[in-house]
Amino acid sequence: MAGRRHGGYCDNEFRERESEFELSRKESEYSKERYVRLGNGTQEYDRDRIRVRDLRDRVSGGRMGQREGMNGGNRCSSSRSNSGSSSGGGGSGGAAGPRRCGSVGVIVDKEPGELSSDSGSDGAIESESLVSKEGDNLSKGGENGGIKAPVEKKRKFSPIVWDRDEKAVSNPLQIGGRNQVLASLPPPPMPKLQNELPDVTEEVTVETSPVRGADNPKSTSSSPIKDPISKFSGESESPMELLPPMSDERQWDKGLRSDALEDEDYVPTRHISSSRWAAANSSPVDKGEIVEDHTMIKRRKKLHPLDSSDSRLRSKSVSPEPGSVKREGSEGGKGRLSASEDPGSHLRSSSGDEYPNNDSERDEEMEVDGDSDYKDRNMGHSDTDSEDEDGSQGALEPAGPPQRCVNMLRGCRSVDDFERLNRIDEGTYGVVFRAKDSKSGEIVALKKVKMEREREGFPLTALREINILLSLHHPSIVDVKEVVVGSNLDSIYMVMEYMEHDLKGLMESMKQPFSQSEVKCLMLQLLEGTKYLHDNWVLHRDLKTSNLLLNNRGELKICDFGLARQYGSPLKPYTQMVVTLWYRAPELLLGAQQYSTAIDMWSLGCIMAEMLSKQPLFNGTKEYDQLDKIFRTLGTPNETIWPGFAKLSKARVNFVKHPYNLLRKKFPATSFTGSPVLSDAGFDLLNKLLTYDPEKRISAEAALNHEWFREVPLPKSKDFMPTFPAQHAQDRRLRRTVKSPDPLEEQRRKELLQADLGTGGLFG
Ligand SMILES: Nc1ncnc2c1ncn2[C@@H]1O[C@H](COP(=O)(O)OP(=O)(O)OP(=O)(O)O)[C@@H](O)[C@H]1O
Repeated sequence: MAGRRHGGYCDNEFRERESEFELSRKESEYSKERYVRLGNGTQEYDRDRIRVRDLRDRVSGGRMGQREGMNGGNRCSSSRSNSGSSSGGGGSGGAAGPRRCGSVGVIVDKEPGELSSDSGSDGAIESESLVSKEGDNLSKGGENGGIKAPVEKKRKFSPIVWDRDEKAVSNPLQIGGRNQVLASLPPPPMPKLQNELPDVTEEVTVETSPVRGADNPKSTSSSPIKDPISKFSGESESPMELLPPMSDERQWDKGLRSDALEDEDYVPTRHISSSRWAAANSSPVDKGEIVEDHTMIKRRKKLHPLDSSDSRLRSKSVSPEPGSVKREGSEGGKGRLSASEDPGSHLRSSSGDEYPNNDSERDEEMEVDGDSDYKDRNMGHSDTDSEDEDGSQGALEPAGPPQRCVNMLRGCRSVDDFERLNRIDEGTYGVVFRAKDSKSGEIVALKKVKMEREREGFPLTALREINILLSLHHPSIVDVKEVVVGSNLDSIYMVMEYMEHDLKGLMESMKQPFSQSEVKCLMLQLLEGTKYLHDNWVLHRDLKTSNLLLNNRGELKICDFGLARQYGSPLKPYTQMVVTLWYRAPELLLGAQQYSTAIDMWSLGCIMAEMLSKQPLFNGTKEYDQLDKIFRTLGTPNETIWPGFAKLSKARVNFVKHPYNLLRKKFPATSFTGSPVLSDAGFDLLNKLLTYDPEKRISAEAALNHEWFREVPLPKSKDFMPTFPAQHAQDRRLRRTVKSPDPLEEQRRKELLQADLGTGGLFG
């Protein structure tokens, strides 16, 4: 039964995957209207389902391949500007950069609580002068001279540029001018999807797939983000292949197809799912993007008829020898999925060969972002396509059993292989347990995906998180080792490295705040992780202290990617309902729908301040209160310091004018009152992180190069970071609720629900 359901699901998914190439703006717009019109949960579910498929594409697409070179775009220009100002202590630096940095060299930071001998000229109170400095920081044309206008700052090579641009193009063969643009872009790697497409006429193996690349995130020839699929055995062990079938598949499918048929004549061109697979080693003009594009479309055309009966074909096209099918980028996970490891016999027995042709469909099933693209891509498939190419279908020989599906299941362990020790915490989307791997004895964290809204299908947030975390590999990003399933295939668990603490809980239990050198150590790691995300076009969108994990080796890791998404340039409207209120950037609070990495940087500013003081910097209870708290501390922004501020939808409110920036009062250079002290350089960094204008806000890269990290006290080595009693025996949620109830939790839940269900949705 499960197998049948699964199989049916896969059929649909495969069709949807094919339809991905049939995207159109029309569809997207139609879809939006449709959801607005219908505005009910079912339709939202449909959209989520669509997103899921896009999510899959984009994440599993080894998106990082060509990005390194791209990061010199807007953020980098901004970064350079900021960096130059801060590290150089001159130039047109950021907030009071030139002046303050000039004295940085003689500043000797004191640990919190200690008196500083270098009272310096900043003094403890600098209300007006600080305002002036802030004003300098925010309004000086010179210091932001390197920052281009918003449009110009967009990364030119974002895959999503293609995504957007091509939507306006109705025929890939007539894109004309776009060729020139695309010719300057890194060539799109063959989507992994292509490797699976049952096109017997074309080579399906792409040797240069960035997914196969090394771990070096800098390398344009190898994606820093490994193929999530590679975590699983065989050629198609996508984590998402483990997903239980959606309950209302038919309804969803039906709706999409009817939409798709309306845009049948539209032939999409390149979009992110294809472009990000560009062969990383190829030059931008190499191979020709358009040729690639056409080829892909051609393939899709051929493949469509296979939608409904593709298991044979897929097996054949991917590998003529069932069982020996090897998929690009899959080797990495082989060890994990070796037969000896296969504890999933119960899964096989319940499914086995009854899981046909689902792997490649599911490969396409998830996208981190895409918004309308989700709809486009998935609506694009049509039954018509399936019907018009019987010939090709017939030309393909029946293949063997759907090995990949079987492999996938073999590779997926059961949660029964873990001994549950205790519950650690429960978040909005998951319950986290401490557990022990019965085989290896390793202590891990198991995050069980909440299926409370199971009727709506597998939670989108979980799909995002699984895909992104399986794709990301960085010391400052929590490592997801594998995905395991419950015995009945009705629950999914992420197996993560276990971290003894989260920053929020830890700080609550600490009597003294972290010292400056400890904060530097933690901030460096946080910035490294954030830079890695941004370099890889991922916005975390929920950076906060409870999403920063610490272990007793002094390591900090970012977790909870449920709200994370890919972003591109030019930016698309996204929901503002992201980022927990206390850490939410002013542009979000003021209604900006287009935002970028700067929102994460603001969160980092709030986190840095919180680490120094052990208190949240802006602990508003509602959006307005949050803004008020920010304005009281940093001064009320205006068009001078933040061009475009007045145009933000929620900026029309007559906010009380707070003329002064009082941040320095909270973090003086010296203190006799126990306030956390911060050197000029440290304050400069904090000020730059908390810069109102997102265009001027410092980037992760620039922040990493900031002077503060080079002055004494130097960042503490991880090895010398203090250890804390393990909290694993405690339920962090319980502890937190008792000690520090989070007044935002309920609000956040509502917001997220609203965002999930709203027309804009999480993806705007
Ligand atoms: N790998 C891990 N090791 C130890 N504890 C973890 C791990 N991952 C998560 N936790 C704990 O579980 C909590 C909730 O995890 P997470 O934030 O991923 O869940 P969530 O449902 O997405 O939460 P949120 O409500 O913030 O969205 C974290 O704050 C942390 O305390």
